[in-house]
Amino acid sequence: MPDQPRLELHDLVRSYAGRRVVDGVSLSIAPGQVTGLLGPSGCGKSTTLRMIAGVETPEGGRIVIDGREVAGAGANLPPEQRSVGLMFQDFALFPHLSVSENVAFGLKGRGMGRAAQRDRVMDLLDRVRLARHAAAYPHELSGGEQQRVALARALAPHPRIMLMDEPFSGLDNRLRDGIRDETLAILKEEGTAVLLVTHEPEEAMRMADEIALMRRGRIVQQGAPYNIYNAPADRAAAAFFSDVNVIRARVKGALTDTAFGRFLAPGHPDGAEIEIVIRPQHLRIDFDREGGPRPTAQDGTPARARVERARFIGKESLVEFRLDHDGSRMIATVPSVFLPAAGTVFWLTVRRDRCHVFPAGA
Ligand SMILES: Nc1ncnc2c1ncn2[C@@H]1O[C@H](COP(=O)(O)OP(=O)(O)OP(=O)(O)O)[C@@H](O)[C@H]1O
Repeated sequence: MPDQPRLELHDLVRSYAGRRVVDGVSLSIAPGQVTGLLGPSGCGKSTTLRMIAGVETPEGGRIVIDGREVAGAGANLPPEQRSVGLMFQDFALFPHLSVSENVAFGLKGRGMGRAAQRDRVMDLLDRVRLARHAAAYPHELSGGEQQRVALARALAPHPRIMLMDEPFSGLDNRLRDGIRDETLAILKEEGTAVLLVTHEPEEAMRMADEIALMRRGRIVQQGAPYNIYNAPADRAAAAFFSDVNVIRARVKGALTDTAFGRFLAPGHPDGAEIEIVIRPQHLRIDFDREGGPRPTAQDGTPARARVERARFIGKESLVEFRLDHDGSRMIATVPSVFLPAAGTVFWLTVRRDRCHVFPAGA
């Protein structure tokens, strides 16, 4: 059955001290797919992962691997029978075993002949580019190399599912991108389904085919990274990925007036307070010439604003403005170096197609 999900979670529940930290999580991952379980600290990501691994028992719901229930009302398989590979931040290689012995460790007791074991170990070490370090000990390797041994060790027994909990957070920035890409390439070659737990949106967007955004024990949105970024379910989902500007307004006749002209607010009742959310890169900045740019149907009305502060933050510049209209603060990001002096007047326009309208306080 090519379409059968590798991993299915159905309505998983788990509480600690009477508090539900995982509150009805459902999820499905296809073979070869990488799903990023993304959310703020304490939202229940690791608890979900531990239930899949089998080191924690769900109090409700079911876990199914390749069509077979491994946890639920009728089953509770021990971790070693679930065909799950694990990779954590503190991945602890065995210090007294060589690199190849570390990788071979996961193959013990699987009825594999010595030659077949050696072939599998050497094949994996080749693929993580560590074959020449096969006889070295973990303390002789760099952090990135140790991480690659941990990956080879976790993959050795051909797990159906790889569970990764912030596996790259112990590595320094420069190493991290390279190791992430390599790891992903190898996982894809192996066809393993991956659940990657992270609280870093960038890591999830870089690695995952699909992101499940988790908050307070629940999955609030799930989909391709592009869709989650560009069509957030609510204000908090938008704000999780970047700074956001929020314009508060009240609805009258499915419309609302703002410093940027009228916005449509279909579906929001008269008198309701709404929030218009826009990312900093979707503000357009124009110089203060001839009374500013003309309003257009697409972009609405420009609003006059003064620079409060501008900083260069690497790839882009971050400029903070105050709107003349009501003194509210807006931030814009501009590619490369753009550092206007405080007090300089500009006109800001919001890209209407990139604005998201939500009920206030949702
Ligand atoms: N064994 C435990 N006993 C009591 N409370 C726990 C236990 N494990 C987790 N919790 C609580 O459950 C909540 C969810 O924890 P969990 O580790 O799943 O979150 P997380 O999203 O993985 O967070 P982080 O990104 O910080 O690791 C937290 O409030 C945590 O304090």
